[in-house]
Amino acid sequence: MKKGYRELLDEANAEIEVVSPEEAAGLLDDEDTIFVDLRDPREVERDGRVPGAKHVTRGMLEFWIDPESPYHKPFFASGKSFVFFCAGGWRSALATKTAQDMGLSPVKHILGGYTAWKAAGLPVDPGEKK
Ligand SMILES: O=S(=O)([O-])[S-]
Repeated sequence: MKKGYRELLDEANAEIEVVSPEEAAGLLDDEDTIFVDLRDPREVERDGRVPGAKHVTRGMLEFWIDPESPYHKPFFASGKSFVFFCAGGWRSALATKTAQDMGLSPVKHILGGYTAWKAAGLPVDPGEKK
């Protein structure tokens, strides 16, 4: 590997803002903060969701953020703050770095992701765990 996942994660985490699940939970009712769930649809269905979070597949992220893109989603141009998360904090680290590089600001991600969120007993809309 020219650059492995660990190096990519280290580089991303050195440049982005990381918050604990508890810190992020303090923003849940903040109307100026949008939570962005980057997990795959099957994970969301199975494991549940953070109430009010927008689901964005990582594959479409750049195209939803960029206002020039035909796939742009206006909530990304709302001027609000963004809290990204995935299941464990890896995908969200890379996605947050990409979003930040694109100019989305402010954006941060949740350390340990949805797994840590649930383990901390924070609010969830339950999934259909099979
Ligand atoms: O990307 S991940 O931390 O959810 S495996």
